[in-house]
Parts: sequence; C-alpha cells; structure tokens
Amino acid sequence: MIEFKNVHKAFGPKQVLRGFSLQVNEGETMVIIGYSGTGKSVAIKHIVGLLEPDEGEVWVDGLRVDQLSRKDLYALRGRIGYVFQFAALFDSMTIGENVAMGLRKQGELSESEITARVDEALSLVDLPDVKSRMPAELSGGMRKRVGIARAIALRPKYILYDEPTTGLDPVTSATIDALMVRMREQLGVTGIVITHDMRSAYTVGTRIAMLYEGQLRAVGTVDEIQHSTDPLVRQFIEGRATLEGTSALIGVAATAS
Ligand SMILES: Nc1ncnc2c1ncn2[C@@H]1O[C@H](COP(=O)(O)OP(=O)(O)OP(=O)(O)O)[C@@H](O)[C@H]1O
Repeated sequence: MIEFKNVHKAFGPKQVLRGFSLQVNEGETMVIIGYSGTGKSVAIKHIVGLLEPDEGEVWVDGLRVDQLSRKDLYALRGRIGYVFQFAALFDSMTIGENVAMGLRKQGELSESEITARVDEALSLVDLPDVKSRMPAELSGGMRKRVGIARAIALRPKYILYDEPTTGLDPVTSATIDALMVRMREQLGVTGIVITHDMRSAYTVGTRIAMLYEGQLRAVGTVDEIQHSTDPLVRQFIEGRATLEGTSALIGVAATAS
C-alpha cells in the first residue's frame, strides 16, 4: 500500500502540495488527474524518495520513505517501476541493453537470466523483435512501450506512469492503455497513472483521484467520478474552458452560450 498523509511541499516561495492525502491499495490502478502544474509529478516523486516532504509523510508497505537509509531506499526503488513522461531511453544503447540496465545495476541475476528477463519483458509489451535495434529506429509509441518493458523487467510490485500517453496518436495511446491494464490484470502490478487523457483514465483506472491546488479534491471509482456533482471535477473531466478568476459555473454558461 502507498499512502500520502497530509503532504506539504514547496519550492522556494512556491507552495505546491498543501496537505495532500491519498491511499493507493494493492492491486488497484489509481489515476491522478488535475490541471497542469498542480503537483501530480511532485507527489509521485515522493514515493521513490526523489523528493522529501516539508511536512507530512509518505508510506510504502509500512515504510516511511523519507526516513529510510540509502540502502533501504534503493531496495524500495527496486520494487517500484517508474515510467517517465519522455521514456528516456539511452540513445547509444540497443533496446535490449536499455531494458537490461536496471537488472545489471541490481547485480542479482546472471547474464543468461538477464537475457531471459529482457525477452520476457519485451514480449509482454508486444515488441519481441526489437532487442538489437537502437532507440532512434523506433516510433514514439514503441519507445514508450520499451520504457514500460524496462520497468516490468524488474518485476516491480508498483509501477508509476507519468503521462504515458501524452503526445501519442489515439491508436497508439489505446495500445499503451491496454498494456497498463494487462500489467494489473496479468501481473498484479499496483499502478499510479498521471494523465490528462480522460479516455485513458476511464480505461485504466480502478479509481481516479483529482489533485487541485495541492490537495486531494475528489477520489472515487470511474463511475463515481463520472457522476460527481463537484463543479470543479465536472469542469475538468468534461474539458470545459474557464477564464482565470471565474467560477466553474461561469464556465458552464460560457460553454452553453
Ligand atoms: N525540482 C523543482 N524545483 C522547483 N520547482 C519545481 C520542481 N519540481 C516541480 N516544480 C514546480 O512544481 C509545480 C508542480 O509541478 P508538477 O510537475 O508536479 O505538475 P503536474 O501537476 O505534474 O503538471 P503537468 O500536468 O503539467 O505535468 C510546477 O510549478 C513546477 O514548476
């Protein structure tokens, strides 16, 4: 289980998280939605200790992340796959080497075991034949899938996906969505997905949380969020424009006119 408890985080004078609390249970895929710059990426970076809270706590499997020794933090990171927004593959390495990198770093498997894991991970993302290719030879969508393969090669308990479908065409996005569902259903991976794409949120989420002004605004099943009566949630999920400083209700009027 992953739990944020009243997390505050500022960068200089800029207060980003202002008492964010959220519980992510085992086996679920929690989608986090919210306006740009509201702190979604900042929140999930706390899970792997890339950021530390100014106040509040982040717990993973009963461990308080900011109080772990370096060694325990590395062990925790081994259980958490992180798929970054820009599937940052190393351009000078083959796809196979990219996927193997985390396993080599862990130093626990023999070369033949690593090869087997890389093959397995690439088949799981339906890219069995790209091992010896270079990243530049692949499309953006394929590179995202390689990023997911690299995460699952470590057989993580959790995967954090930061905007996995941003910049992809609808068909490729649907492939990535299907893959995230597969990770949960077939491998039992617990996921957290940050996305702006509501179609993707409804497809992959077992629950959806909305972050607003550094706090949890709403959390619920897909159905609950789709039927939310909170005007801010409605405005966001319906993608309605509003002018800064105007209320959500003015947004409704503007759309209707
Ligand atoms: N290391 C950092 N130093 C200073 N400011 C930061 C740092 N990381 C994030 N921020 C700021 O915190 C705010 C929240 O950023 P974050 O990336 O979490 O937003 P987000 O909700 O994920 O947005 P988006 O949907 O656009 O990715 C932004 O204003 C960002 O500039």
